Amino acid sequence: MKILSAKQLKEADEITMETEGISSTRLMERAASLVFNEIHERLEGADINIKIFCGIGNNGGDGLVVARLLHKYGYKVEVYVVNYSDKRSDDFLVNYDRYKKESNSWPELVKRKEDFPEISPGDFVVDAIFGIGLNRPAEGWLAELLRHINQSGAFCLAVDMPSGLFPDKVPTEDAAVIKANYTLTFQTPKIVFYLPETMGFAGEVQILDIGLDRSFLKDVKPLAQLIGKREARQLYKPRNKNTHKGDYGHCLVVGGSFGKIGSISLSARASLRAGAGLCSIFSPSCGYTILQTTLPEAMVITDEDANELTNIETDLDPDVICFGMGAGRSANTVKAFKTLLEQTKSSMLIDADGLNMLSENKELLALLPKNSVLTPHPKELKRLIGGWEDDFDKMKKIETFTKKYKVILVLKGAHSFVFSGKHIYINNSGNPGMATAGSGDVLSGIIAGLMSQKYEPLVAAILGVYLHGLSGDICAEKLGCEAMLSGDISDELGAAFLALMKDEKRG
Ligand SMILES: NC(=O)C1=CN([C@@H]2O[C@H](COP(=O)(O)OP(=O)(O)OC[C@H]3O[C@@H](n4cnc5c(N)ncnc54)[C@H](O)[C@@H]3O)[C@@H](O)[C@H]2O)[C@@H](O)CC1
Ligand SMILES: Nc1ncnc2c1ncn2[C@@H]1O[C@H](COP(=O)(O)OP(=O)(O)O)[C@@H](O)[C@H]1O
Ligand SMILES: [K+]
Repeated sequence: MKILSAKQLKEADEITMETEGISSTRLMERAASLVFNEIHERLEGADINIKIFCGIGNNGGDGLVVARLLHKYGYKVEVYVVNYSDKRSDDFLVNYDRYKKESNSWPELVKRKEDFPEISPGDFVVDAIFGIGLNRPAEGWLAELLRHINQSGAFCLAVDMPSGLFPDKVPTEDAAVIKANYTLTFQTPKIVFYLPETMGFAGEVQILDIGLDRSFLKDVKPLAQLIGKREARQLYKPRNKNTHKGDYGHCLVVGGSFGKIGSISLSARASLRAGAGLCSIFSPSCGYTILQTTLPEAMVITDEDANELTNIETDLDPDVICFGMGAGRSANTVKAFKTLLEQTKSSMLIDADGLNMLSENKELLALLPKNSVLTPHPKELKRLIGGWEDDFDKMKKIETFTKKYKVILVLKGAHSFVFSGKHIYINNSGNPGMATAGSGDVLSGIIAGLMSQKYEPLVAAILGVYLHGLSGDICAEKLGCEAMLSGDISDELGAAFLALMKDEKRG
């Protein structure tokens, strides 16, 4: 699903009104009615106090439509107009009058601190103060109101965006921003819902299709793509019957050092679970017995050194080399890595210490085969590209880096981002149970396993990240977040492939 900027969304609104010949008031009614439906479906007429805070722009207009409909269905609604300026939008005014007329009541005006209502933890708050129109931080009593709502402990549902959160900028640390439990957002998700610095404000996000112009949405170049099941499924290539293991490629996993052989075992196992036809592992010789015992499906070749990689020589011709997990970064290993980079004809995936060696020996970056996949977590990224001001600056710097070295970069996190140099893909599967030792090793194995099956490196990265998260979600359902191990994530890959292709039950 495309993620658009506020500007593009406003353009989509305009084009929709023009092509459908509908007014902005009608469009607002359509959008806000969907918000009402979602609330009504969940509350089922519950006898609770609903407090709706409406700004004086179109987000406030949405809030007034929701208020009117809730009132009509017999809910206990109190409406507060947050009067931060006199410039009320036309559609706000239309809906302000309709609310007053149909409910036979006047919303309360909030103009200063003394006007703040008491909010109990049992209340249900609807935040319709600011949407995508926020263009400066909330200040003075307005900022205090946002904090007052946050401190109430009440459940807070944000309409379109949590108020105080910019659609395209990170707020300063002391800025007042609504911390919503749930956000119902219009048409497309906003990028700030997925960035580490801002994702905490939106809570759970649900996207409402308000029917904006299809052809505009199809043609517009997005800020990023959100990868869910529908998108991932389109990338999957089913197998032909008339094939053999050679058709699914040979994955060579290279890494490990004394005490860290488990990491390559995890990656190798994941590459086979992801479908690699063959898997070989190259490790220091201390890994031999461990690997042959823990993973009989893989072939093992060892370095002449017992404890670290010193000379990565094989007569294999693998389709992909998955390099770096547990490798350490001794001078000998750096030398061996350099020679491997100079000589290899295979595609490469670089993870963990492989990335750290690149950071400490920047001249190696120029040796990376084109379209190599790099899979840093944020600390490894910092070593690789240097620091950044905020998440937007970080994305720009990654874009420059991927273009310069012609690589694909997977930035791991609660939502992992895949950067191709041209586009950004944001993963929407996974859960905090995946924050467990070795989870990244499993990811590198999955992506390499897909690359060995001749998925394009970019496709392998996007699909691999999605499947890794989906396996994690299946694990979390069975074991809970605390108990799951990274090996469990690997072992649920089969269930993840099956779930990927299974249709959801309708209704
Ligand atoms: N046809 C449309 O344009 C539709 C718009 N919709 C709603 O409209 C919203 C956008 O509405 P608006 O563009 O009116 O913007 P908002 O309602 O988000 O904000 C209202 C106005 O407040 C002012 N403002 C911004 N930051 C401020 C601050 N810190 N302190 C004081 N004033 C500030 C700005 O001038 C801004 O235009 C969307 O988020 C969505 O909820 C929906 O009804 C769908 C259709
Ligand atoms: N809260 C979370 N939600 C979803 N995925 C997560 C979360 N925390 C971690 N992950 C995923 O788990 C993996 C952790 O990788 P990494 O930090 O390299 O772990 P390790 O070094 O232990 O292998 C990444 O793929 C990351 O996206
Ligand atoms: K809002």
